[in-house]
Amino acid sequence: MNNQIGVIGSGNFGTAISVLLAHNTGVLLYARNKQVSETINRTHSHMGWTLPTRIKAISDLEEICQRCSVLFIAIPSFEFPNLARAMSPFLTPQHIVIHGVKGFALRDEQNRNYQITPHEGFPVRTMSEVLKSETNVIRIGCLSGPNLSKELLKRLPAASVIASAYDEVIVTAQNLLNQNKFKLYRSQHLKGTEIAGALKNIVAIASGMINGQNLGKNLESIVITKGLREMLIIGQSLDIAPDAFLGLAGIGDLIATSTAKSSRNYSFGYTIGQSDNIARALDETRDLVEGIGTTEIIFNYIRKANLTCPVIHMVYDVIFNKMEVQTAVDHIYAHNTTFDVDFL
Ligand SMILES: NC(=O)C1=CN([C@@H]2O[C@H](COP(=O)(O)OP(=O)(O)OC[C@H]3O[C@@H](n4cnc5c(N)ncnc54)[C@H](OP(=O)(O)O)[C@@H]3O)[C@@H](O)[C@H]2O)C=CC1
Ligand SMILES: O=C(CO)COP(=O)(O)O
Repeated sequence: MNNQIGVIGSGNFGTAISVLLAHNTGVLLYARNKQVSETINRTHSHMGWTLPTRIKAISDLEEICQRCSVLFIAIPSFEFPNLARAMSPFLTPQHIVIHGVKGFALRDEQNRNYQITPHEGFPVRTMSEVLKSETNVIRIGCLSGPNLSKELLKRLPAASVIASAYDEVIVTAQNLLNQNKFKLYRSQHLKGTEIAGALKNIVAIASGMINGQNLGKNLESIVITKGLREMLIIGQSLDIAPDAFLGLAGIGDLIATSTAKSSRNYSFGYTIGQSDNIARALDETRDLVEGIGTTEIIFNYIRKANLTCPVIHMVYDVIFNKMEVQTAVDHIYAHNTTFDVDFL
């Protein structure tokens, strides 16, 4: 192995991580499409961004695993189990693997209907759980925070969280990524950090819907605040400490994605809000919107777990029951108001 750091996934976030890493180290960036890696190496640019020459692209999964003992992964959650299985023969307990994925993988991948039997509990695996079950990697981490990739690629100031049960993972990530205007905070709450990153996408869709309909800043604030409450009570139901939800990877990322037009989850919700035409919004979306699958999974979970989550209910009804946004907003007003803060 050499001292290059591997990044798997050459989309928006993988490219942004590569550029941040290249400030401190050489980077091997894996693009599964050979033409893409050849173009990156020839032009030193990708998706319209000029890349530092310290980034070399590669399309051989075995080679990147052999050459890099530290690997970052940034691909869509629904592809993650396939990738983990493909990497498995090339990974060893010496590797450190850090993912930046904000979504879930179904426990039973055949069960695309997300049907959950009453005693099944949480129906999904986080990406660290996928890595643990599909590979023999031990030292696993999650990088999560308010990290809109376009802002990172423009080198605007940002910060993030590295969560892991292993100090080596945290220190390695901090040494590799810390730089002027980008800092990593540490967390021991790996699963909580992963869950917070996935759940905030649902709230970002809700906030986009509210703004697309011009329903005002008051309602936007209610949706974001009550959305955070729903993230926390889902966490509580899974015995997850609130810490992960209250820091940068929770409320920090929630603010970024629920207010930024450059968030794909927010802008998906915004498009729906503007047209109230879910079929068209789904049809027109070319970008990855992790929150759609997460909404379907989590809605089924909160129903079975008997949790009251009006914001998630609202998003579910608009996307999956084709309800108009104005009508779905009623979920937020359908409950007797009790204590404002009922979750701490
Ligand atoms: N963009 C952002 O601002 C941030 C995104 N994230 C999270 O990072 C994850 C990835 O998002 P993002 O980079 O934006 O998504 P993009 O859609 O921009 O890119 C996804 C990349 O993953 C690649 N890919 C898909 N499947 C595989 C596979 N099996 N093996 C190897 N490569 C694969 C795609 O390759 P191909 O082009 O060949 O299809 C593509 O390059 C998501 O979970 C997202 O929530 C986290 C923080 C910020
Ligand atoms: O998680 C993100 C920024 O932190 C990216 O959000 P989107 O996937 O909605 O673009």
